[in-house]
Amino acid sequence: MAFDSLTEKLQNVFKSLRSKGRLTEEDVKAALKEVRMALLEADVNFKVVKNFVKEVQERAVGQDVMNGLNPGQMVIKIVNEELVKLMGSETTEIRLQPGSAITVLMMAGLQGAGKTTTTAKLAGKYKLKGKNPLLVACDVYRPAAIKQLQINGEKQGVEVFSMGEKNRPADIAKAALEHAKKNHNNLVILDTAGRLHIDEEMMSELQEIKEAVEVHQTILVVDAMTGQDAVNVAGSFNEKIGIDGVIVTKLDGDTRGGAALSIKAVTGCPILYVGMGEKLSDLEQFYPDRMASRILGMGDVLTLIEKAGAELDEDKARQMAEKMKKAQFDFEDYLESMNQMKKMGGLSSILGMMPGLGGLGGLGKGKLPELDTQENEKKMARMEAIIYSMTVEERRNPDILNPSRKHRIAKGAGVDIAEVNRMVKQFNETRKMMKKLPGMMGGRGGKKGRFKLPF
Ligand SMILES: Nc1nc2c(ncn2[C@@H]2O[C@H](COP(=O)(O)OP(=O)(O)OP(=O)(O)O)[C@@H](O)[C@H]2O)c(=O)[nH]1
Repeated sequence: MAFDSLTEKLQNVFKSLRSKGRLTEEDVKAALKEVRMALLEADVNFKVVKNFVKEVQERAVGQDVMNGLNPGQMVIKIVNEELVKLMGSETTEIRLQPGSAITVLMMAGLQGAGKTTTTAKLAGKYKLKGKNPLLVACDVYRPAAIKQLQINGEKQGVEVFSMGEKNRPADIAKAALEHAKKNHNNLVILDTAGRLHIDEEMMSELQEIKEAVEVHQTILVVDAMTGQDAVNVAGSFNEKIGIDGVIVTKLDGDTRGGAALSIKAVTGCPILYVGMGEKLSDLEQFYPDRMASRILGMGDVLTLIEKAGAELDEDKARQMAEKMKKAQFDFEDYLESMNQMKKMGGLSSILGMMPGLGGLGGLGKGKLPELDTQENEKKMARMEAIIYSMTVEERRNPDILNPSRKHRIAKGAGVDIAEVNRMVKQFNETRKMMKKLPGMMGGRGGKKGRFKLPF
């Protein structure tokens, strides 16, 4: 998976910062040297790396440490923000024509980059959004490409327009547009022919198409596995025909991820989507902030810190964190934590921000079991009822609950006895687990005891 090695290296850098109480300029420099190495090894463009490190260094040294974050966390915060900036800050959408007007997208790219597959993937996405796409086979050099588009179009339930191999791509595009007008297609996606390398013929063919029909967005497809070549290809295409955005394919197979990190900075063109597999559903919108979180391997933990600081009763949070660390918390604390959780927007909102659990958009797919928020909120309400049916002593020490008390509690809470048993069992298991876990939260890091980063 992309960025795995970068993530690991960055986490090691941050771990070494954790042990420092205060950071000197030298500490920051040494850490950033490691960050620089890690980015270069991830195949990020060297100029991009140089600027990135310079920016982080200037900010890290010059800036006051924010209340509630220790200096190490501050560096992480800055690296995170700079990574987001590097990848374009905002999510860029493909710009569609307003209303029912036809939007024409032209897909470009080298042979094998994944153009034909991505064209069909995109069509599927926009069909789901209510568009009526028409795919156009403009690759007249490779009969297999036409067939491939037809097969994929069929899989997506999207019409494919083809005129075989005997016509010029520009004429095919023109005819396709006429067809789209008659058939009420409001999104026309032109799948053009790639070449092994950038050549004049390919570029003039794309130009001809642009002259023949009004292309609203030109989208370049590049293969992440080709690393810096992908960045150079994007630069050349942009220079020669002008591109509005890039789709980076095969990010699932690229362990380094340098292209995704460099493209925006080098070419000025935003990444629109990333291909994460061969299946037609494996196309994901590109979110710079989520990608940065993914690279740092910490979910939206900084958001969590900010949210925790703003919303929680900090003294209570500190006491709770201490108790959790020592695995001394009981059902009374459980009640308290449920109240705090409600203040912070509920369970799923918090889990979604925890590293490794969520906040990663599609990229975190598979890591977080689907959260059924409503179901969870209902479960929490039942748990609350069970705890309120216990005496204070029982809440403090659930081990004293005997079967007859559990029956009475179940009756009082209006739930099944099995639910009480399950809850007590889970509670004990959680307590055991907390004993083993390194403290996720703690009193360090701020005078009022905010949540602490897990490193
Ligand atoms: N793992 C993975 N494979 C992909 C992805 N996107 C495309 N592929 C595969 O890459 C190969 C090439 O894709 P095509 O769509 O044929 O490439 P193309 O750019 O249309 O190639 P030409 O028609 O020769 O210009 C195919 O085997 C695709 O299944 C992706 O995101 N991840």
